[in-house]
Amino acid sequence: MKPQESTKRSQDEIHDTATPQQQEPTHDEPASKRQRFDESAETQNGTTKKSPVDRVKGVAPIKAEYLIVAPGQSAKVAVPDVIDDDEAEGRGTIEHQQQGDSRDAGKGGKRKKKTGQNKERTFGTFSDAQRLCNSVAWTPEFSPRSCKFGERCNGLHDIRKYLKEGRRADLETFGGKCPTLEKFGKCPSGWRCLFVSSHSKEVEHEDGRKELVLTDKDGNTYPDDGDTGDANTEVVNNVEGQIKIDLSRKRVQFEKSDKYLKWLEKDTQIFRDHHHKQKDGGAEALDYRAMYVEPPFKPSEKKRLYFGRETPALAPLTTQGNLPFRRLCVDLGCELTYSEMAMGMPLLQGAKSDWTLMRAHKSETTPPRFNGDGPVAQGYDHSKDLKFGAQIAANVPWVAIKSTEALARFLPHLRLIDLNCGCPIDMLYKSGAGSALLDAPSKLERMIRGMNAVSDDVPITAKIRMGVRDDKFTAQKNIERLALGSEEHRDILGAPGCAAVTLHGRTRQQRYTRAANWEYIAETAAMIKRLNEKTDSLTDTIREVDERTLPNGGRMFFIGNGDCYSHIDYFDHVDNAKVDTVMIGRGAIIKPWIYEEIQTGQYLDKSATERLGYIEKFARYGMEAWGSDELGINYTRRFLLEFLSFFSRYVPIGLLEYLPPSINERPPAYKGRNELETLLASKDYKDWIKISEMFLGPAPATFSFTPKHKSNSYEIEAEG
Ligand SMILES: Cc1cc2nc3c(=O)[nH]c(=O)nc-3n(C[C@H](O)[C@H](O)[C@H](O)COP(=O)(O)O)c2cc1C
Repeated sequence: MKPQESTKRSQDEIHDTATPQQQEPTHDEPASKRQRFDESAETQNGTTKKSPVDRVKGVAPIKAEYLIVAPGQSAKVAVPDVIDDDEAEGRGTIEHQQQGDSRDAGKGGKRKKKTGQNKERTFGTFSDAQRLCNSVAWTPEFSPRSCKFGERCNGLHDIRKYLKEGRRADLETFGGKCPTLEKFGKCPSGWRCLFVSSHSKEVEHEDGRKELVLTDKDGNTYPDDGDTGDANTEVVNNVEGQIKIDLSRKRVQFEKSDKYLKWLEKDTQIFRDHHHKQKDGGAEALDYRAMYVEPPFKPSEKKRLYFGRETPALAPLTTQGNLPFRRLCVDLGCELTYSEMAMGMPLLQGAKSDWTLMRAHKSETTPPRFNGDGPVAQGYDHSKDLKFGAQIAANVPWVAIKSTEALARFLPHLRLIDLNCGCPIDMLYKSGAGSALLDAPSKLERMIRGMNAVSDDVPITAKIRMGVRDDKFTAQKNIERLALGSEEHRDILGAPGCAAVTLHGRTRQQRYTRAANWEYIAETAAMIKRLNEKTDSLTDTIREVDERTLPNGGRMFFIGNGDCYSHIDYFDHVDNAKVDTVMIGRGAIIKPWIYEEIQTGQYLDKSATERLGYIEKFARYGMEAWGSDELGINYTRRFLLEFLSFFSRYVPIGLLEYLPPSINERPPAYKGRNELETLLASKDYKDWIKISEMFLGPAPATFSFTPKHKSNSYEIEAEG
């Protein structure tokens, strides 16, 4: 049986048998405990079971009682527009600045011109009305540090004035108690914290003077020297400011890359000459082997990787895959995480915004689950493995190679470095990066080979699409090349060193108009299996091959990606398409508990209250990562709204007529089982702001938000 046939059949079996129970959730206990949608469950509460062919393509099958229709009218469901999620994959300069650099905004830094995909998206400004000078921001009132700007400083130095006029009043959410203080014992935002009254007091000295001081969780004054210490000890991969300055001033030496690139330039020239002569068909064609020069050094031995049935992954997600969101997913059972895509060039220029993307939460530094269900490479050390990997994009080999050396050198917590070869957005594509690499196989091989040469023990992986155009799938050819190397190179240089490939089952051209092509992914998995066997036999014949330099001892892992929206999809892909694991993108943003469903092997009908609990968690994690001052809180708000733009797409399974739910189906207008559920389904960003205010207090008047997706609306036609 062809793999896809088995995939399809199992889906159909599920359509035939699965019918959600129709209990109204009470809020006494978590819905996840109450309801289990058993695939063999029979129709309940008198709902007539329809065959799957009754499903309207692209439309979520909402039970009639939840549809919003005028009294006495029946609902005719219009097929809603497809949401183009490729739009969301982009990252423009402004977005970029917001996340990292804008902490510096207002410090005299020049604002960059708005360019890029998201140039029309701005988020307003959110800073205090008057800036508090850093020299007093964490100190007791009478012991300021010296201000390096002296008379010229335009920040406030009077804490009382700042508290009264420089900022808005404390927030009342979280019972007025600073969530960061509760967590870490002290608050890194100091006087700027919007919950500062919960960690400050006025003390009276013997001479009668009254002084404002900051306090820790136990009410003790701290710190006398104005040093808050690094209160948040849970964030790793913080790269020292000096390193970024050195990078920006080109003071960092890339010895390995420089040597390698010199060799690469020579080798590329020899290879080109050989290639052109060969094309001309002359008998005097240069023999590349005879001209070939050994690279200056061999790649270092790499850490072995493992991807298995028990390690569902979170996809790299620009904007959405931020640290607080990844942390939430890890809490819920996600085993492998990726940074948002960082750009190679800005990394080399020391840009804060891109280095910030490499920060990870300590929960991402623990080993992923490991049952050894999948094939385990010899030498895999589970105790040293971790969840977090970095993703970069680059358009030319030298940028990919140097930025890899920088990441491997400056980041202590990296599972792997993944090269983005799938990003569809014009800005990257036209520069030759992202999915453009799929049509430049020779360049792609040089990039991966070079990255592997300079990455020390950090494995290199690639994430690709099926191809650029719909009429030409190039993924399999590219994978073959990544596994073995070009014909000319493979038997003298060995394999390029790509430890794993992730395939998103779409082309660049396709956007999100059709479902991901799991048939092609399954075919590719079978091809990789054959390649791994071939690598094994090549290893025996390659001249002087250093076994230690082969990633995973010569085994390339294969991760499938596209449209995974439930444990049913997940296990179907692992068992039938035979991928090592599945990477989940939108499914995780829409329902982060998909990982819990995979772990428990059952549908979880989360109540609205439970879902609100995840929003609260995100808000807490956001404040911990970005601060509880005006800037940090509104960063958190902005990224929470980005999260809600997907989270609101979730249709509670208790409202569905049939299972499994599909990520490609959109609901007609519906109401939830209670007001909160209805609110959480709203596509109006003003409602998202309302939800954010439950935890982050009122949004400042200057705050604005434009959803990435132009339209989230859907229609319903009422017929009399
Ligand atoms: C909001 C958003 C941001 C994305 N950002 C990236 C990215 O930075 N790097 C990348 O390789 N893919 C990115 N992708 C693509 C996803 O990683 C994934 O390949 C795609 O969403 C298909 O998986 P899914 O069907 O599970 O969502 C992004 C997708 C979305 C929706």
